Amino acid sequence: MVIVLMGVSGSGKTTVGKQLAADLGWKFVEGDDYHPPENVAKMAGGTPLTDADRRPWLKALRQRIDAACATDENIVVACSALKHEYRDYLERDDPACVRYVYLHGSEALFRERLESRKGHFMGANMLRSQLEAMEPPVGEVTVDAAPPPDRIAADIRAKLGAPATPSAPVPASPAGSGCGPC
Ligand SMILES: Nc1ncnc2c1ncn2[C@@H]1O[C@H](COP(=O)(O)OP(=O)(O)OP(=O)(O)O)[C@@H](O)[C@H]1O
Ligand SMILES: O=C(O)[C@H](O)[C@@H](O)[C@H](O)[C@H](O)CO
Repeated sequence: MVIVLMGVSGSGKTTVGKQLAADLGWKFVEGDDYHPPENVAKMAGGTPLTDADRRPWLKALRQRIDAACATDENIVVACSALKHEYRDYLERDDPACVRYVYLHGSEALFRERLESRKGHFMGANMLRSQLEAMEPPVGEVTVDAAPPPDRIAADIRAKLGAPATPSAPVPASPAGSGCGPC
């Protein structure tokens, strides 16, 4: 299964994604690592990406998602996935394998976070363009991005019905049923 934590810059995708992945015992995948260097340079220079800029990034991320789905790997992905068409594209090969979780919050909160974040290429000057591009998902899990990361991760687990602990025992099947954990 693939959980994609989505939202604008500063919503906490990386912070909450790492916490959620640790809680679940899943691998965390940082979507920013899939940007070509020219995209990072553009964002660092204060220019928002275009749809065309995002195409190679989304293609690379989709390949990572497809690989996880094909091998039953459980991963948490941090990816802004701002537009409906990006989300459709990312899950197209196996929609049942992918769940989106939207980190929702106020512009003031995200701005404050970005202004105090150190050592990241994305500045607070990009937040407005992110909010303008954002097309909120319909029918996907939405969580409040304001509480501490561990509380948000717990909220996500509760809303997705995901296992509470990484080592939750698989129920034993009656001897001879031949059914394993089903
Ligand atoms: N729930 C939270 N409570 C307090 N601080 C948070 C929370 N979530 C994130 N932060 C802080 O806000 C800043 C932005 O968080 P983070 O980098 O995780 O956001 P992001 O959505 O991944 O941003 P980007 O898209 O720019 O990579 C970081 O400095 C982080 O420590
Ligand atoms: O689609 C986009 O505009 C970009 O992917 C951004 O969302 C950044 O990757 C991220 O927010 C910075 O860390």
